[in-house]
Amino acid sequence: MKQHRPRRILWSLLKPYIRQLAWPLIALIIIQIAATTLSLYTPFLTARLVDEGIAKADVSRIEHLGVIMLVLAAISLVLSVAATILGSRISTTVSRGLRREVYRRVGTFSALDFDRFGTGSLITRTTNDVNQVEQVVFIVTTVLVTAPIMVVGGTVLAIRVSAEPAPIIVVTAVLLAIVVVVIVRRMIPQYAIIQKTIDALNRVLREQLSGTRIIRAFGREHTALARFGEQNDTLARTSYRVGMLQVLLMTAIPLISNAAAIAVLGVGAVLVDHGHMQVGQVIAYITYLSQILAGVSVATLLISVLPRARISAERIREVLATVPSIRTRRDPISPQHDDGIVRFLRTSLAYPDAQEPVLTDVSFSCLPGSVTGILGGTGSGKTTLLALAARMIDPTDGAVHVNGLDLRAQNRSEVWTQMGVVAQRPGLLGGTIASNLRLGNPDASDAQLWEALDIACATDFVAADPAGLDRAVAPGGKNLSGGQRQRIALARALIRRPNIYLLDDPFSALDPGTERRVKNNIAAALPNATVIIATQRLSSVADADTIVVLGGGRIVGAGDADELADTCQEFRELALSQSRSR
Ligand SMILES: Nc1ncnc2c1ncn2[C@@H]1O[C@H](COP(=O)(O)OP(=O)(O)OP(=O)(O)O)[C@@H](O)[C@H]1O
Repeated sequence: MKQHRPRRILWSLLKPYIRQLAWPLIALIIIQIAATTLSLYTPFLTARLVDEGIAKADVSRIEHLGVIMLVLAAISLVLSVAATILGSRISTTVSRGLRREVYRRVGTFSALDFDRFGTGSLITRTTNDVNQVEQVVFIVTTVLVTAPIMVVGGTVLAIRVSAEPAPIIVVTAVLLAIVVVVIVRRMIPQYAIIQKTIDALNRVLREQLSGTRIIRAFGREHTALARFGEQNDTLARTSYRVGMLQVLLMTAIPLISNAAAIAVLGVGAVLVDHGHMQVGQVIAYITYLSQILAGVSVATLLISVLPRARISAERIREVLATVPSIRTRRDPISPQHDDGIVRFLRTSLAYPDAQEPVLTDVSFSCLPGSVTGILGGTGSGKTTLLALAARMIDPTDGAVHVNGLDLRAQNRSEVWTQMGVVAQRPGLLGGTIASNLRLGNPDASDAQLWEALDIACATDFVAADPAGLDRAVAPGGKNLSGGQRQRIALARALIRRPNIYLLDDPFSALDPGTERRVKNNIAAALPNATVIIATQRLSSVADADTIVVLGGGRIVGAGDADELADTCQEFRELALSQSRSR
């Protein structure tokens, strides 16, 4: 996306929708022109009603003009309703489109891109910021044509009635414009604070809702409340400040308008006295004045919401302009074969803004028909290594090859179809056991689901529930135990029967007996697969064909458990500390 100056960002965001909504927009403009012309014609009729009907006690004239005014008022009402409906349709179409664009773009983000914005901010941008833009589109579409016609047409018609009080109109309009600009300029910085505070509030709220149990367990409700309260207070304070400025605006506008009406009445009275104007014309003049000032007022309303929408547009554009840090090449290459070999070639990774690389110069291969254990203390880079193998992140140096080809050259979606992944946090979605398992393969039959559950030793607890595969799963799998969640995640990875398995601490919540049974099942069911298990528990990978030991971001040992016991100091220390703690 091109770089735009802040003022043009809103326009650049909306431009694509103008072509899409050309017809509703044209219809809206025509309706608005018709409605405004009618409303400008009404004071003219009022003047005639007073001067030709009431002043001369001509009842038939009063009736005649009264009926015309009634019909025009009815038509004007219908047109206004139609304009509002069209304006709503246009603004909601735009907001729906923007939400979809943001959602799609976020869907292409890598883990690092997510970290850059934070979930709370992405939610605010997709909802609140889009709403601000929707609001401004609604106001623009409903006043864009009306306001200038009312101001210009009203002024011309008023001058036609009498030129003498015209300076009052000019002075009032200029005064109004100055007051509005001064007040709105003070609002703009407050709007930026409001959007940022909503982000922060969302973040704090999400963190605290998902961590309620921990917060309670550690008796930290007060700290949590204080953090929430701080953001909540800032939001309330800033909104109050904006509210006060709005009150000032809403008071200043009628005050200036009424002062102008009184001035017109005064001048009008003198002119009527001297026979330069008729009473009806003074009434018409005041009506024109109120229409002109209404035009100025709606324009000011637009001016007061525009800055906030601009800030929101900039926040939406930031998301849309983010180039995902991981992308599939335009001309991805498919590997010649799918041997399932995963090879790290002098792979290094440093997270953005980190002082030290997490992994440095890591080289090893994981072969089909074998289990590779990645063993290391907490924070040693095991999860990062698996993320590299699944191309959730790209190495900062070196490469990762899968099926004999650099992952960066391949189509990511194609690579993923060949991988079964179990993340450290199993990540179950709200739905049922079956719907979670079918994420792995939407076409899997019930028999295939049970087969996968069998391998993951999950059949017992799923079958124990009368609903079986249709047992409800709460978002995050909150209604399941940690071990149950892990086994469902494992079964989900098995459903598609890929040839590469990336398992991040997949047995951490299982008792040793169940862990052994699951491992035996995997070995029997997947004799030709490439299985990589990252863990800090030696028992989980003690029987692996190869164990790669990580320490300080480098490989400090590789081999089977017996070889490592002889050659690797870190391995011996790990084994010793874990045998002691048992
Ligand atoms: N998204 C990230 N941004 C910045 N630093 C990160 C990110 N993810 C991980 N790290 C850092 O990288 C290091 C390795 O993390 P990683 O999760 O790979 O370790 P691990 O060996 O899997 O640890 P554990 O066994 O505790 O899960 C840690 O110091 C962590 O703070």
